[in-house]
Amino acid sequence: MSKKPVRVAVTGAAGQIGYALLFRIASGEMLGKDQPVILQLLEIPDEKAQKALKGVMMELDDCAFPLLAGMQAHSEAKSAFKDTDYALLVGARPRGPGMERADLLAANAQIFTAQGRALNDAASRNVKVLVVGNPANTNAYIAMKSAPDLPARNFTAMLRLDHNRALSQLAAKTGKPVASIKNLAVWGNHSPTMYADYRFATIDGASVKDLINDQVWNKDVFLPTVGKRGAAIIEARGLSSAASAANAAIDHMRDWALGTHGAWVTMGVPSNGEYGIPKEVVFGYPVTCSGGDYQIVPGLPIDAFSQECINKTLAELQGEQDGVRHLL
Ligand SMILES: NC(=O)c1ccc[n+]([C@@H]2O[C@H](COP(=O)([O-])OP(=O)(O)OC[C@H]3O[C@@H](n4cnc5c(N)ncnc54)[C@H](O)[C@@H]3O)[C@@H](O)[C@H]2O)c1
Ligand SMILES: O=C(O)C[C@H](O)C(=O)O
Repeated sequence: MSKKPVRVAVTGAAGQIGYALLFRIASGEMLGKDQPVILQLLEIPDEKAQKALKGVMMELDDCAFPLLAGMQAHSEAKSAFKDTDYALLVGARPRGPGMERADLLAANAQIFTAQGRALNDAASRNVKVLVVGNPANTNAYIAMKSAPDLPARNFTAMLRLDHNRALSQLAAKTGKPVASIKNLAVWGNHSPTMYADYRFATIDGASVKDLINDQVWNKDVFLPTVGKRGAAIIEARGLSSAASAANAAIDHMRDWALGTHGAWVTMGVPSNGEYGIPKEVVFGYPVTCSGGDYQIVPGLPIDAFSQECINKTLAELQGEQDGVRHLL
């Protein structure tokens, strides 16, 4: 018997990430090739944006996806989030050349108070929320704090792009396939301060740290390359990453919903004090997923260099949180 359709809300649906994301959700890449979906698409109440959204929906129609059980265009968050099982909060201003993430905080924070409240009022009580719009961790924190009736752990931020970028750099450095790398962790903020940590990573059972054996490369090449990759893409494309961001969003939601079968992935999730991170800070952690839930990988030793990196990214996140306290 075929499965009951689930509702997937996507904000910023006519934007660049939306265009790279919706077709993959509708084709079953996110929730499985046997899971019908209803897309609830939100764009700003602006004639041009709504018209562009209609165009995207025409193209979705033209794909004749067997799993697309329905779709709606919305210009208001509460109706877009009605009964939704999944919410991908993409809609927000992106960085342009020369902009820092902090510049986005003021511009985007208010979107997430309004959308958190709308989720609180209208979404399924089990809704799984992924915040992609930057600054993603702090926006997820704002949405979570604005939705007190929903479980805090259902609000997550996207660190998966950093995780995938780090995997790709490690594959290039070691000359091994991306798929052979296990147990990578990324800690902290989705920003240049994130700490991609390959101390526990293995390839065919061998330690990646031992294979590379180069702390100078780690500190001076690997971490800056992964951390500044978003800016490098903006510099090269004149636009912020879109297809790779959509791909990471698919990976994040798929793994959360369908499980990782023991593999580690990175998610930005509200802390419960794990690894000394204050409660409620939405922090990148290594997690495993099963049964539609995630578990932070416990008990990893944190050496002095790692602690310094974790402290730095935490301090940045706490600074961002202080900057939005008046909105909560
Ligand atoms: N977390 C990550 O790894 C990651 C990666 C890439 C991009 N991003 C971020 O994702 C966001 C979207 O990027 P993009 O390239 O798709 O931008 P874009 O400008 O192409 O599209 C954003 C869309 O959101 C819409 N929008 C704005 N405010 C909205 C609101 N309140 N409700 C609904 N829709 C709204 C806009 O009309 C626009 O169509 C940016 O903030 C960007 O920085 C995050
Ligand atoms: O860096 C940005 O502003 C876009 C995005 O967060 C990215 O990492 O590519």
